[in-house]
Amino acid sequence: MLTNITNRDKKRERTICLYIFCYHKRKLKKYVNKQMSTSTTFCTLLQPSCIFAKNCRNLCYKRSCNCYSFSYCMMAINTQNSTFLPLQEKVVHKNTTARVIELVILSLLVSLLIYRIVYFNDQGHYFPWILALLCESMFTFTWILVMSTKWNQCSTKTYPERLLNSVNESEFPAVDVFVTTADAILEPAIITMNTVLSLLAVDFPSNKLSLYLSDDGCSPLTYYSLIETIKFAKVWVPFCKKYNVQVRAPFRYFTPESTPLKDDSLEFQQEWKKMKNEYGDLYKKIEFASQRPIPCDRNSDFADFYNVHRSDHPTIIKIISENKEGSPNDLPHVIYISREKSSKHHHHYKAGAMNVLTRVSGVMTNSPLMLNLDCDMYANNPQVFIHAMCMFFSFKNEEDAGFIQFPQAFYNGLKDDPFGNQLANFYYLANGISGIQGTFYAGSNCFHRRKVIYGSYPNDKLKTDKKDLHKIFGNSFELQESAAEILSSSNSKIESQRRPSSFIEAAIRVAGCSYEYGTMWGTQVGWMYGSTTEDVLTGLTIHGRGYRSVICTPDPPAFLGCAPTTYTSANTQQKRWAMGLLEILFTDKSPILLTIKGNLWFRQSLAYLWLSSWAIRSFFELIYAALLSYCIITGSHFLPKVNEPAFVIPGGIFVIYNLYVLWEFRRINLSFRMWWNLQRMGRVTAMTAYTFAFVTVVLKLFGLSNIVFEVTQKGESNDDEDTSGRFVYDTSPVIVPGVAILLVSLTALVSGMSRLGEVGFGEMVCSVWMILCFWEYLKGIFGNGKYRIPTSTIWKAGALALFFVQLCRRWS
Ligand SMILES: O=c1ccn([C@@H]2O[C@H](COP(=O)(O)OP(=O)(O)O[C@H]3O[C@H](CO)[C@@H](O)[C@H](O)[C@H]3O)[C@@H](O)[C@H]2O)c(=O)[nH]1
Ligand SMILES: [Mn+2]
Repeated sequence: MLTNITNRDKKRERTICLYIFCYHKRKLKKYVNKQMSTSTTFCTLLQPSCIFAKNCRNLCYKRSCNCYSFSYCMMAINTQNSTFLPLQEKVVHKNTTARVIELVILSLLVSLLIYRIVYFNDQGHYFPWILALLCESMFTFTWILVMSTKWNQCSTKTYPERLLNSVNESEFPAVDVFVTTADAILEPAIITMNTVLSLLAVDFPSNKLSLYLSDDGCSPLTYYSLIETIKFAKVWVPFCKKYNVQVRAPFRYFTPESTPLKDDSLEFQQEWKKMKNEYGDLYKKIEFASQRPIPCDRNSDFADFYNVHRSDHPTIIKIISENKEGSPNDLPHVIYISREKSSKHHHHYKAGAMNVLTRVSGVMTNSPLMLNLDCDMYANNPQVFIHAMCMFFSFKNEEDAGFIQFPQAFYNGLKDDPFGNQLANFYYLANGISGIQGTFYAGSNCFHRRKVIYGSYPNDKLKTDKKDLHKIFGNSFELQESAAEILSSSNSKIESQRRPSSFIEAAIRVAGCSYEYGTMWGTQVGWMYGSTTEDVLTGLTIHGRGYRSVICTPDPPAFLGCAPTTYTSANTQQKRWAMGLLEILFTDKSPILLTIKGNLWFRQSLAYLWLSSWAIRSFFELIYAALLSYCIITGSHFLPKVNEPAFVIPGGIFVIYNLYVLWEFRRINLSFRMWWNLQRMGRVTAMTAYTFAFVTVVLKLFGLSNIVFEVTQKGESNDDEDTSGRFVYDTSPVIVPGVAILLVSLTALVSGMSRLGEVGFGEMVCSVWMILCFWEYLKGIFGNGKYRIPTSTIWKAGALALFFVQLCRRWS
């Protein structure tokens, strides 16, 4: 790419690196401004041999300083020569105000702990005092984790328009794209098919693209829909490319209101109408097929689906489309896979599906890069592959970009996020972790290097003996061969010239449900088993080997998916996440172990610790909330009284923290309403879904419970318009603790009202705040029809609440 580097350049580059190495930040800036062209643009110069470069990189990482953009042995150049322009840049965000406020909050939290210890003997309520100390220690610890994670804010910017100036399209590495679906009802086929269409139509040479659809539902409907979709894709993809359509998922492109613009050419208008009709036909076909069982006659194409049960059937692999000539203008390879399932073998949910996809594609196309997507995550930006290539080509050192993650964003987000599940508040955490070892793997929208997924360590050339490959990858000869190829060669060299159809038998073998026995799939290679958030666990393992990761945030957003739109499905998802994240702490890949034994950075480990402790923290939140009511009911107290000077400590934390979060929200243009919703749902979810997750994981550790991956509903719920964003409840026990704590708080408040002189002011205020947070539940208790919390739930919660109140009375 950077061919015309002269010796003088090289020398200069060394000088700079030496300079960075010796003098660091401020002086360097001066030097750059003085010596280099005024347009101080830097390019990533690839001189791995340069020892100064290496040292300087390490230094920059350690300090996470502003000279971050020099991390790759940088060199200042003139903007005129675009060959030398960087393909991506790290942008460091200034963060001083936030840091100051965070430190203030931290010092208040620490003061509170000190207050508890110093005044321990001077008050008469030892029991609440100790509990409070415990909870507050936990909150302080959490705050330290959050602060450490958010401390260095940065993001990256990619320049796709520069890519083709420095890299020839023929040098692009091939990419295997994986889409997973598991249930044709919860995940309507039309949504999955739109994801497929958007991917087939991206701006990328199609002979370097292969698409694999994994169907854990073993549904003939999905297979049928895929066949029909590929027929449509033959006209849709050329249309998108010819007119440079921006949104290439037809269901988002053809909204009922959309029409071509008047000043579009006549030809375009005609083709547009034709395309809209064709998509309409496809939609109707799939809709029609979904309403009745698909006949799977023994001698039809659907024979493989004859009499299958989704959890007990042989492997089905079908090649729907094959680009035989390897032409960049044909459709990519499209392959349908439904892996073997049997009740005797654990299938490991999505992680299992991903490993089958990895192996099947390893045998069939063996592309060095893999992109994986949930079935609802369509490519919203047709240039996403180009953005990914910018990252790929600018990080020549694999260690620096173990995987390339695009953020999870949603197209159907309800206004102001009433259920608090759209992850908008992750903005600062995501930017913070980018400033450490790199973003978490989020399960979808991520480009992985096959080599890294195969368990390689940074910079290690194939150390494994070829004879040992079967112990790692299993006894498929084809897979061993292809894995050896990946592990030994440099990434972009591998060209996918294979024809999938010649490897069907080998592929069926590696998709079998007993294939993994005695191999390292799920423990050392592939997607990791042992947690329902296999994504975070897998990313953690990669970071643990010393890789960094990068986040790429193009505009418009790269991929968009469905966020749950009902309260119950949002709850299911939150519960599954909290469970899976907590499970991670109890695996042999827990962040603490990986820092001690592996190469996980210390602060990265703190970030993982924050993430995996959601459920534990919720337990402490629940205790704290119960403590409030306990104190009011029994007339004791654990917060300082208003007339005590120490009152400013909790008061200060409460006010400053809430204002701080509100300020953060306003800075990224989120509404006041959104802030309130997220802060209130933070409390509600902690005391419902997360508490439930905590209990489930504890039970699992004692072998008393099983954890399953419950798939979330995609697409619009069937309900009518006016339920949108409103709380509709089912009989699931998840919300029982939430309702119980609300009832307890109400009881406490009422009993406190009658004895205002006796009870603490702080406790009363907090109780009122709690009730405001649970306002929706309060409406649910008195609501009507589907907006009412089921009576059985209220009874259960009532019994719990009564029990608690009686306990309080007895202990007081
Ligand atoms: O047995 C299974 C279960 C699920 N899936 C697929 O897994 C994906 C994610 O499932 P979903 O119900 O959408 O879960 P979410 O909570 O929305 O997913 C987020 O959280 C998951 C667990 O952390 C990650 O795997 C996902 O990538 C991430 O988007 C979907 O494509 C499913 O089809 C399977 O293939 N097989
Ligand atoms: Mn999802």
